[in-house]
Amino acid sequence: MKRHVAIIGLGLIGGSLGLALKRGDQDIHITGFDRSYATADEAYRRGIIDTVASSVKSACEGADFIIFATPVNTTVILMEEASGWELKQDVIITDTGSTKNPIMTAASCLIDKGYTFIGGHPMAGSHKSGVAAAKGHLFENAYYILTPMESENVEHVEKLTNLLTPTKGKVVVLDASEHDRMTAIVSHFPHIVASSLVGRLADQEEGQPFVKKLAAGGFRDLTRIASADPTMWRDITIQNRQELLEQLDGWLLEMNNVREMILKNDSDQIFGFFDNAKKFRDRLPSTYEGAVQGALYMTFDLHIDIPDHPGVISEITKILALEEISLTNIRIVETRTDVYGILVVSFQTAEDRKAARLALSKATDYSMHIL
Ligand SMILES: NC(=O)C1=CN([C@@H]2O[C@H](COP(=O)(O)OP(=O)(O)OC[C@H]3O[C@@H](n4cnc5c(N)ncnc54)[C@H](O)[C@@H]3O)[C@@H](O)[C@H]2O)C=CC1
Ligand SMILES: O=C(O)C(=O)Cc1ccc(O)cc1
Repeated sequence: MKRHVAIIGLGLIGGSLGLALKRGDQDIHITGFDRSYATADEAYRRGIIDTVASSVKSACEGADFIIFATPVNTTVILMEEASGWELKQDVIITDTGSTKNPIMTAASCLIDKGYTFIGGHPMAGSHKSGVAAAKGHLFENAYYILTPMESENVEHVEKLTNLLTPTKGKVVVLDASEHDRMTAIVSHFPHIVASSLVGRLADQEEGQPFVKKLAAGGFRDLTRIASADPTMWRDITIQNRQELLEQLDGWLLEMNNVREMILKNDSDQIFGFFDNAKKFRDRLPSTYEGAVQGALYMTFDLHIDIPDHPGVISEITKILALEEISLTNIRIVETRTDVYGILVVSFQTAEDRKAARLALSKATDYSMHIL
């Protein structure tokens, strides 16, 4: 039986969901709407959606599933509007927002009308936004969190889980408050720290313009997420305000402790600070070999110790091309005469990275690392 799916917001997440749902063998018709006609048109041309709707309302009426993939403050407004429309009585409405408590509260207007709303959050994404960055494999091996109302019928959760099967995400059911606390820790607060670090660099650039040139390697890696869409992060910060204030209080205490530690100049304590962090981080699940990816572990990087001589990069890309392994990015972290440079090659999936490592280990004796 054909299922009609409406996707509202055809950017990175809505576009990637459209592509992912179409990969399965289910008979699905996707109607899309985006406030930007150019985006909806591109989604149609790329085969992400089957029909471009002329309004949110016309996309939603007649749909068996409605997915809101808009910035979270917009989703709240659109859900309130949707509660006034004549939707299919057995429709399942969901969203993809990075926050869940305010969305679940706003969904009560849909519940009051007898509609089913199940909160959703695919824990995968990128600092890039927009339909151009959409990829069908974005959610593979990532947690896909669902936050049904406590009273929700399990059959509805199963129906939605079934629709999401082609995403190859790992569906996990969580309570909305629990979700907002955990995402504040691993995603929302780190984002604020990344943006603050960039802000500190900008503030101190004046009078020492060269400092920007030194901000390569670690600084760039640590602050990659600060390049994400400010509208999206403004909305997330406003919606998860309470949890973020708690994280911030903890961070201020932590920074005070760090300050004390440095003032005391106690080398054992300083060592312990870095050693504890290293040990804990080294035990975090990685994306390697099928582990489930977390929100902050999105790129499948392979670090290769290469000698600093001309032609080495083309040697590597040639080996990968012969094996038909596509890479998404390639960069040199450090390269100086007479020492090994570190080449970082990024792949779309853990499988591509594994295949690349195998091919390169057969063809070269360069050592390789996954951090
Ligand atoms: N970017 C990421 O890495 C992740 C984002 N999310 C969540 O998914 C949602 C979408 O995020 P992205 O796809 O990254 O954003 P995006 O900016 O790539 O896409 C959002 C789309 O919504 C459209 N839009 C905005 N207002 C609209 C309206 N009133 N009616 C119709 N369309 C409208 C925009 O034109 C845009 O195409 C957000 O709620 C975000 O919190 C969830 C997981 C990861
Ligand atoms: O780019 C990254 O590493 C991210 O952390 C992407 C991301 C952004 C928002 C989410 O709610 C989930 C994932």
